Amino acid sequence: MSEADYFVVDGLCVSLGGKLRVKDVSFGLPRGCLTALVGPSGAGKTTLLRALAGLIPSEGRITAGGEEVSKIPVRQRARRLSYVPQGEAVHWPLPVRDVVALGRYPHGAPDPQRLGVTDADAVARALHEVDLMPLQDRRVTELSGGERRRVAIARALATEAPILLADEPIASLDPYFQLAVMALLQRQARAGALVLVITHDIGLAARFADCILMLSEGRLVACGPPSAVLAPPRLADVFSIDAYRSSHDAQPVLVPWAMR
Ligand SMILES: Nc1ncnc2c1ncn2[C@@H]1O[C@H](COP(=O)(O)OP(=O)(O)OP(=O)(O)O)[C@@H](O)[C@H]1O
Repeated sequence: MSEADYFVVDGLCVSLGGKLRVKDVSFGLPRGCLTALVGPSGAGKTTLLRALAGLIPSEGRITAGGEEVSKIPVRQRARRLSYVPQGEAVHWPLPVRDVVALGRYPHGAPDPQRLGVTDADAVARALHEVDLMPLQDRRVTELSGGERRRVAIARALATEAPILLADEPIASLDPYFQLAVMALLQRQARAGALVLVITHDIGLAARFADCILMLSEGRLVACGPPSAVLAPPRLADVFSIDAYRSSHDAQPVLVPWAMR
C-alpha cells in the first residue's frame, strides 16, 4: 500500500453460511486506476465486492479517502461508491431512463420524472456512454439481457461516484459492447475514478486493466500489473490453464488455450 491509495482494505474477512469465504484480504488502490478482480468460480469475488460495497457484514477495515466506509452516512456513502450488481434481474417495468435516473437518488433526486438540470445531464451522459439513448423510453423488462446489463452500468455511471464497483459488467455483452464497456471503464479511470471490476475474461483484463487482484479460495494471491499477475505459473496454479500469449498494436494478447 502507498500514500497514493484512495481505497484501502485491511484484513477483510467475510463469513457466509457459517464458513469464511473471504480470508484476511488487504490491498490499496489509487484513483485513476482500472483494476480487474479475477479468480476461479467460487473464489469469493462477488462476496468480496459486496463487502466492499457495504452490502454484507465483514470484519476488518475499509477506508475511502481516509474515512472508514462503514462510518460514512448511507446517502453520502452512496455518492462515493457506486455498484453494478451481478445479473440482469429487473422486476419493475420502468422506462430505461427512469432506472438510470435512480443513480441520482443519492444526490437528492428521488423522482426520475422531475430531475434538475445537473441530474438530467448526468443521466443523459450515462445513457450516451453505453449507447442507450435510442432505448431510453423502452421498459427495462422488455430489453435483452445484454441491454439490461448496459442499463445497470449506466445507472451506476449516473451517480458519478469516485469509486465504481462492477460485478461482471461484460458477462452477457456481445464482443462489440464488451470492448466498448471495458474502454468506457478505462476512460472513467483515466478521468480520475477508481474502478474495480470482476471479470472472467482474463484476455480483456490483461489488455485494459492497470492492476489485477487475483483471488483463490477466498485469499488474495496476487496484486499488481497484468503482466506479473497473469504470468504462466499463476494461471497454471490458480486456474489450471495454459494461455496463448502474443501482442497486437503494442498491447498484450492473452487467450485461455488449454486445460492442465
Ligand atoms: N449467501 C450465501 N450463503 C452461503 N454461502 C455462500 C453465499 N453466497 C456465496 N456463498 C459461497 O461463497 C463462496 C464464494 O462465492 P462468490 O459468489 O463470492 O464466488 P465468485 O468468485 O464470485 O464466483 P463466480 O465467479 O462463480 O461468480 C462460494 O463457495 C459460494 O457457494
